[in-house]
Parts: sequence; structure tokens; C-alpha cells
Amino acid sequence: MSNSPIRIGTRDSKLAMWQAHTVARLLRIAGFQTEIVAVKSKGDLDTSKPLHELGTTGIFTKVLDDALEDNTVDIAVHSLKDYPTQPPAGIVLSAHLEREDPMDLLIPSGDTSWTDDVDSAVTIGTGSIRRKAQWLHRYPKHTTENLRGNVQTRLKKLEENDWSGIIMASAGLRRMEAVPENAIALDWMIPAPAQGVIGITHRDGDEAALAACQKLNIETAEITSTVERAFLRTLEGGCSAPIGSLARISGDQIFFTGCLHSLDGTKEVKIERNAALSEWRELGSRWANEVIELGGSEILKELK
Ligand SMILES: NCc1[nH]cc(CCC(=O)O)c1CC(=O)O
Repeated sequence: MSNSPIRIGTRDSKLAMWQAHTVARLLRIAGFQTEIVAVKSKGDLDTSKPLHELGTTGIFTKVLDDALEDNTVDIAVHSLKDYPTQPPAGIVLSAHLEREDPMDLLIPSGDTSWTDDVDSAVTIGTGSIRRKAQWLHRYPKHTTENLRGNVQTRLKKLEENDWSGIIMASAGLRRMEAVPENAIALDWMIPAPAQGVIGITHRDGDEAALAACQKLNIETAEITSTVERAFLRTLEGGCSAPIGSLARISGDQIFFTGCLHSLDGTKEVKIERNAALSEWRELGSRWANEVIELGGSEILKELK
């Protein structure tokens, strides 16, 4: 093995840096030397627009694909939910780390008596079409406002605005040790595919990087993420849609919930399934096709 350090590519947000340092620590434990290379991404630079307006996918991740292609880094660390379901040619998704809590949280600004009252008129901040659609499906009389930016920025925007609350991934807040005391777990909201999972990519053909990634891979995270992302890939076909999916392994079974909504939340197709774990490579696309047949095709047609 060569002694040159593994160059770890990451975005430069606080959360991304935390994730990169976690990967560096795990690699050092496995006997590798490491070096962190931080880059800025288009998604971080423009927080004025909702994410889906900045282009379909890869807005946070393209700079890291480029850094791998230019050979300025050896591996790249991603929040897997932000990474395209189809990596560019020449780039391989080669490790999935242990999953953090996959669920979303509501961070209320104050009184929360309205959560049991679907007729209340409240405003919720979220930049995600998935969260917006699921929220409006449950609370049709509510309004949502665009909310973007990193973890710290979003918590600040909650203070500055006249909103009843904002929705955020539990995983990012936990990693930053910034879960507000009044946070409420949204156990009914289906998270984004692979939410809470850190993924690592490398250049196809780089055997040293592949060997390093393989040492870090957690199989249960790989299987659940692959099922959830195959569901997404089959349904969205390259354009962004309000899609949620969550897979869990229990014994030799895999349990799955997946959903597709119209943007305004009025339409919903949601399925709950289980299957033998051994079939995991086929399950995501199989279950996506079931959603398409159960009315998903109409929702997708409207989205385009
Ligand atoms: N799209 C932003 C993003 N990408 C990854 C996380 C943290 C959760 C995770 O690692 O999956 C977040 C924040 C959020 O959605 O609130």
C-alpha cells in the first residue's frame, strides 16, 4: 500500500465538514492516512431559491464529482440523500456509513396546540417539495414558505420569521448536537430516500480508494439506501418529485414505506410492503412500479 494520504473531498458547510472528519477518523482507525479537501458548491452559494429550481439533482454534489474527475481528491463524502441516484460515468458509490436517525423533525417556534387541529391556519418553513407536499396532505389549510440554507441558517430564519415552525432532518441536527429541546418527531412523515446516510464515492478504477471505502461500508445501510434510492430512481426518471421512502431490516425481512404526492399535497399514493431481504436488489424498482400503477403515473404526468 502506498503511504500517500487519502484525499477526502467535502463541501465546506459545518455539517459536511463534520461528516468528512467522521470519515477521516474511521479511515485512520482502519490504518489509512488522510487529508481533507473542502470545496464550495452551487447549492450552498445560492440559498434564495427552493432546491428544485436550481436544477434537478446534484446541485450540492457536482463539485465533488468534478474534484474526483480532476484527480484533486481520492474519495468524496456526501449526504447520500443529496446525491443523484445515477452517479456520473466513471464515479462509483462505494461506501454507506451507519445510518443516523432517518426521520424529520418539526421545530416549533412556540405553542404547538395547533398540531392536533387540522383546521388551524399556520405557516411552516421548508425548502423541500417532499416535506411541503406531505405537510399539506396532512394539513390542507396550512401555508408553507421557502426555507433554505445550512442547519445554522435555518434555525436563525425560524427566529426571524413569523412561522409556527420549520421542518428539518433529525440527522443533521443530531450530528451538529443542535436538536432543539422542543423538537417534535414527525413519525408520520416519510423521509427522503437515504436520509441520514453518509455515502462515499471514488473514481472507477482507483483500487486503493475502493479498498478504503470497502472497509467503511455498512451492509444494512447499503441495502436500505439502495432499495430507497432505486424506488426514487424508477419513479422520478430524472426530474424531481415529492417522493419519500424508508426501508428497515428486521431478521430476514425488509419492511418498506414509499410515497408519491402531487406538489399541492392533494393527491397521494403510499404503499407499505415487506419482502425477503435476499431480494433487495429488485425491490426498489418493483415497489416504484406498484406506485405507478396505483395512480402514480397521473401524479408524475402532472409534475412534468
Ligand atoms: N438537503 C439538505 C440536507 N442534506 C442532508 C441533510 C442532513 C440529513 C441527512 O444527512 O440526510 C440536510 C438537512 C435537512 O434536510 O434538514
